[in-house]
Amino acid sequence: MLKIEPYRPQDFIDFTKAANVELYQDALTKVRTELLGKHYPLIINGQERDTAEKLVSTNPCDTSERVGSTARATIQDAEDALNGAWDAFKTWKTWTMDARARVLLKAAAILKRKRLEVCALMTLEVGKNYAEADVEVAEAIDFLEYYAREAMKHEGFGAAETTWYAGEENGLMYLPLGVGVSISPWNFPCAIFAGMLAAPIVVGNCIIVKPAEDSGMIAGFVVDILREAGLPAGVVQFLPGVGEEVGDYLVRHARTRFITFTGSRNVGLHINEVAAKVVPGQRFIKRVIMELGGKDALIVDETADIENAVTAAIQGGFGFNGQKCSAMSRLVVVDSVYDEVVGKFVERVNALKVGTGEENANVTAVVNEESFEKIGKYLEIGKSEGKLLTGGAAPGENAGKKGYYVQPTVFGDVDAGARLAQEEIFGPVVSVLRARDWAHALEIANSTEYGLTGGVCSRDRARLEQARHEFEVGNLYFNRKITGAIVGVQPFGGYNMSGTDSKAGGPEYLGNFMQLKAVTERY
Ligand SMILES: NC(=O)c1ccc[n+]([C@@H]2O[C@H](COP(=O)([O-])OP(=O)(O)OC[C@H]3O[C@@H](n4cnc5c(N)ncnc54)[C@H](O)[C@@H]3O)[C@@H](O)[C@H]2O)c1
Ligand SMILES: N[C@@H](CCC=O)C(=O)O
Repeated sequence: MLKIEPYRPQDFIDFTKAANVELYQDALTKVRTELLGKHYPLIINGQERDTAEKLVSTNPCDTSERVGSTARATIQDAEDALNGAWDAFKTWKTWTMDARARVLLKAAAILKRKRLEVCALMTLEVGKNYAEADVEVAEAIDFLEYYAREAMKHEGFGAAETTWYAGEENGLMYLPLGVGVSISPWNFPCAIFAGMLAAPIVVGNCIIVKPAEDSGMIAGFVVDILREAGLPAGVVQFLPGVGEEVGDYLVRHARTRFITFTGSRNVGLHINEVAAKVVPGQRFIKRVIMELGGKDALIVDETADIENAVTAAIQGGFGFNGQKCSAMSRLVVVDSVYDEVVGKFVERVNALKVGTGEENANVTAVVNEESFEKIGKYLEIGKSEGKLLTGGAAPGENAGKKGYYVQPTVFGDVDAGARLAQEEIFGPVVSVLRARDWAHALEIANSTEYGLTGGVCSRDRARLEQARHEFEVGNLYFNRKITGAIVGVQPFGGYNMSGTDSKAGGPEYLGNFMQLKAVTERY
């Protein structure tokens, strides 16, 4: 095991300091000068490969601006990537955990040096403001550092357990699975993309990475860092493409050993169903790791620190425009403090600055036209399901804007069974629900099919202890926002329809990508 300092999460950059704002703006200038319009080809077996068709990245905050492009993989490219990865696996699986960990540690060091550059690219490609981008790149660095250290705990024979019994030596070994595919979302295009490849490869697997169509450039940037860090050819096959095409092809393929997917509920359930079907030539049960959507609730009871609760609601509800699986899309308030909480909350929502990521606005444009239209439909649904307290401008009312801007919106007195309280909207839209009392609030919070994040603002210790056991979410927070899990501190993942609870950034996560072998020798 390498002698390195213990894992510690990255600190975040403080953008209340003018000097840091200036550094970020310098990075934006650098990215505009050096990366704007860049094209990222496929990387298969270490070789660049271009395609006839391309996937274009557009700035959501200014849709007239083309940020860059990636190749658009074909089925043949996917087939070549899969075969090449299995070839690379023959050697990569023989590397020690330490040796593989060094690649991740080197990549983390490079990413640290390029931190603001990646942030600036993220601002342009998906519209994140400074803090949201920086927190995410910090998380990507953390994933690399954390998984490198965790992997080294699983080295060699007996790493899991060695016992002597009846004159026999018995040991457990951790082994990689083989070749998998990682299909990732656009909303954490650096951290989740990096984490979903780093964990499988550091324990000896090879992987085909299929980033989201809206964030291929950032993915290409990360893959370039891995190559600079010395990752051998074929261990990571970079395959930007259309999910329904090459993603689907690889999910169904007989030689795909595992699938790690992060994305929407419906796509995830489809993949889970298709992956379960055994196809000719398949000799294993595909392992599927899923992290899906959420409809996350923050409860505020009558004992809460109201100012703190409102701050938690603003941060959790509108961070990155609510485009987080962890976002607080439901605010559940006990009746006796409902008017006070909602009044303060709406006041704070109205103070949110709407603008571009470059302007470092609180709320920027949502990622693409499809999302923009989908949210617009929910705004109309909301007007019949609740009381519009602020925002709610239909997309047409934002005409003349350069990007996909949705006004921060709050609907009050939404019924727990309403579509607005059950379905993931994935935008700057919060539903406020009125609870009779604490017990009713907890019942409401648990009333969706999801189980990702949740929170309670209360000073009643007994209630917090009850929530610890009865609030059905994978990540539960008390008296703070319900987003922003830190790698190695708050392992992230939910259950029910939010996923298979893989707990990214936790000590159990690498286990998703390994299998155990028991070996016994009689002396
Ligand atoms: N639980 C988590 O940790 C987590 C984290 C981030 C995002 N998410 C969820 O992801 C969603 C937003 O991301 P998105 O819009 O990229 O999700 P999405 O499901 O639309 O796409 C995710 C990925 O799946 C691919 N894909 C789409 N259809 C496919 C198919 N038929 N076969 C194979 N691949 C296919 C896409 O190309 C993309 O790479 C939200 O629902 C959010 O809650 C969850
Ligand atoms: N891990 C992130 C959410 C990722 C999903 O979009 C958080 O904890 O806020």
